[in-house]
Amino acid sequence: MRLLGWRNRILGSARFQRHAAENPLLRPIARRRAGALFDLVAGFTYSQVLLCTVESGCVQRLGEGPADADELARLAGLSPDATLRLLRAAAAIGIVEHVAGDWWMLGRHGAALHGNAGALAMIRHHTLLYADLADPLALLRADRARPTALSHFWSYAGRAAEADPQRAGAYSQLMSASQAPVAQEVLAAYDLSRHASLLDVGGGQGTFLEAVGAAHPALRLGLFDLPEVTARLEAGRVAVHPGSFFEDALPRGYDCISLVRILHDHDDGPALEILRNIRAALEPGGTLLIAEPMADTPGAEAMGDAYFGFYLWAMGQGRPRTAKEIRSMLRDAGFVRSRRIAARQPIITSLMVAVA
Ligand SMILES: C[S@@+](CC[C@H](N)C(=O)[O-])C[C@H]1O[C@@H](n2cnc3c(N)ncnc32)[C@H](O)[C@@H]1O
Repeated sequence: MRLLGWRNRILGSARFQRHAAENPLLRPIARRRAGALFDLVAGFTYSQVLLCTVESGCVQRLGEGPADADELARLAGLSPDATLRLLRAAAAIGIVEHVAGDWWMLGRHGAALHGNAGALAMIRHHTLLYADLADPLALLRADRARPTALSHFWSYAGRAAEADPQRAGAYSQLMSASQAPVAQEVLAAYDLSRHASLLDVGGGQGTFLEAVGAAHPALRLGLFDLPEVTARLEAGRVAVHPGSFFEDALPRGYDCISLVRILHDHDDGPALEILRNIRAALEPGGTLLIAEPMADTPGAEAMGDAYFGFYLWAMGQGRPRTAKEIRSMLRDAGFVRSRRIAARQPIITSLMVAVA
């Protein structure tokens, strides 16, 4: 602690900052640190620029090829001045690129985003999060006791959770749109062919199981979710089990159960209840596969505690957990062993395998 205090006094001193800026060896580091700090200060503005490029249709249009500023202005319903302000801002953060004259193309980030339906859906969805974060200190002070835009959207969240097919449809669609990269990560990291059957708990619209089924045609598949969600599913290869993991026993007879982006949605008590329910449904030796973004993930720390920490607080329940915290809960739920397995893109998901 004393060492950190000393470091912070040095970094905060105007004399040291002047010295770092003047010293040719320290200057590149000083510039990088100043840039990173500026990005923290300005991050909300960058996100709003990004939102404008998506909501106006510019990203989608430029995904089809170059366009001139007049066409983009018509599409966005903006004056020439406002369009130019937006395009230059978007170019500065890598969403678009100025090519020549009045012509624009996608930039590096824009090109990656254009084909990513899940990211585009999340950018639009974030308008709810930003509404809840308009006064972030008030949100913290409310201690999750007040309804929020996000608790309304996730109808199973918050104190007055009640069945609402329309809201369940909206969140299920968002989850389905952002599921493909998660399924890819899971399939690349864990070989499901060692199992005969898989039950996806909180499986939503079945998008994860669709990807699993395509990769493992012999696997018997089941999906468990709230009745208002499973009512939207069509009959097919997947056995559908409506119910609540807080009120109903999970179906038995599956040798593997998956929990994809579920556990972090729940506070510790309810999360432990879900794990105990799963443990009771598995025979000894059965497997639980947990896939979700985790806190304290090396290289993706901000995604865990800063993004998901605040997102889930605004939603009214849940928290991102470290792998160590999840392993400790698994032990408490009666699993005999667990291990984290490496994912290629931990910013999308981390993975944990537990044995009953
Ligand atoms: C964040 S979504 C994740 C959906 C899906 N696993 C995915 O990754 O796309 C959480 C899911 O848990 C389901 N869920 C919430 N509370 C539940 C409960 N008490 N019992 C069963 N499912 C529940 C929701 O309906 C929703 O489909």
